[in-house]
Amino acid sequence: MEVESVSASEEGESLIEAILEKRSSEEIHSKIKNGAPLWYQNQEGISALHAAAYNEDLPIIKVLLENGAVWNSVDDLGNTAGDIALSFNNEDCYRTIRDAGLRSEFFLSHLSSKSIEIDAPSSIILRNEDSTAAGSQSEFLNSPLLFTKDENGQAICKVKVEDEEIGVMMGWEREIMKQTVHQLVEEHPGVSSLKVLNIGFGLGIIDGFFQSLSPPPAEHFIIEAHPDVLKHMKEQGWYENPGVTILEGRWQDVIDDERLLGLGGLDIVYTDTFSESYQDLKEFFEHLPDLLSGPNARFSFFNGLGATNALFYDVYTNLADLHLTNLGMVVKWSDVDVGCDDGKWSGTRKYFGMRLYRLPIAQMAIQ
Ligand SMILES: C[S@@+](CC[C@H](N)C(=O)[O-])C[C@H]1O[C@@H](n2cnc3c(N)ncnc32)[C@H](O)[C@@H]1O
Repeated sequence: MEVESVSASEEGESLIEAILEKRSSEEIHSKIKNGAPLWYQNQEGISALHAAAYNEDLPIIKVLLENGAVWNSVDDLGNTAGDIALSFNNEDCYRTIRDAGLRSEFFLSHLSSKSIEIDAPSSIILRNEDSTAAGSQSEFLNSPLLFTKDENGQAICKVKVEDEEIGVMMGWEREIMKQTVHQLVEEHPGVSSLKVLNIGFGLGIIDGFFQSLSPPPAEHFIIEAHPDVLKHMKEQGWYENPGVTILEGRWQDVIDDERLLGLGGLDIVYTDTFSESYQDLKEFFEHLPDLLSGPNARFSFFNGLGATNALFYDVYTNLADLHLTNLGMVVKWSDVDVGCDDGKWSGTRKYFGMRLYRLPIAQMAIQ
């Protein structure tokens, strides 16, 4: 066994070296054909795919991916091969790696929705090792939340995870929520009597924007699961707001509530939950054809998964687009500049590292 892993690491090193030294493609192909391990990462975390990305060598990138190279392995600096291609502005190399990731995640997500057991530790959407309140719903729903303001006066709702504080919702997302509402209602033919559903109250930012529309929605449903958020909503008088109905519980448990289904279709649906995975979001997408009133209805969601890494964010964004398209929807994407001021995290875990937030607006395609 030991002998085997020594030779695997020797072969892995030798392949990386051959790529970095730009040896002949025959030599590199022969090493791959002879079984050099493509998963191997050297002491700096560099894999053969990273090496090919450093060389901007598109043919070798393609051969590596076709032979099973891991598209999302991260080196010691936190970079994937895709990030390296992006840093060289090499669109072809970047897209080739991104599309391989997208195909792989799409396929794995399909298998997982069919409850087929798969062992794919390299999948970003299937990896669910986080059993803390940040990654486990039951843990989150049993953890106390703190509604407070940071030193800059920014409102925060946070949860403590072991020794770390994580923002469930933070005031800096206000611009995203504002732009989302703007695009959800802009020139909407039903704007004078909207039927709106929002999932996840958090700090109530998006619900506040919906309520300040003129006129406010005729029907405004909010689904919220966390007992501390529900208590906060009561204290703030949300239960008494005319036209507002609060459905207490997880969306998974209340999405079939008669009060919602009895409306005959919603004009606007938004979802932004916490401690849920991409698979949960995809499961929510599947309810949309039943929830939306028709082709004029609009849907958006907080597009934040994978947003600590440019490649992962791009893969998640495109994966969501593919899954919504498969449901017969068309998605328009626009960018919201959220800046890169690290002060906005106020000591909490940074969960969004991109300068540009990619805002989705989806509608059922007209048949
Ligand atoms: C990020 S916050 C939403 C922030 C909100 N968009 C705003 O503008 O303030 C997420 C909210 O979703 C709630 N939540 C998490 N999982 C949920 C679920 N499965 N069903 C309903 N609500 C959920 C959390 O308790 C939290 O209040």
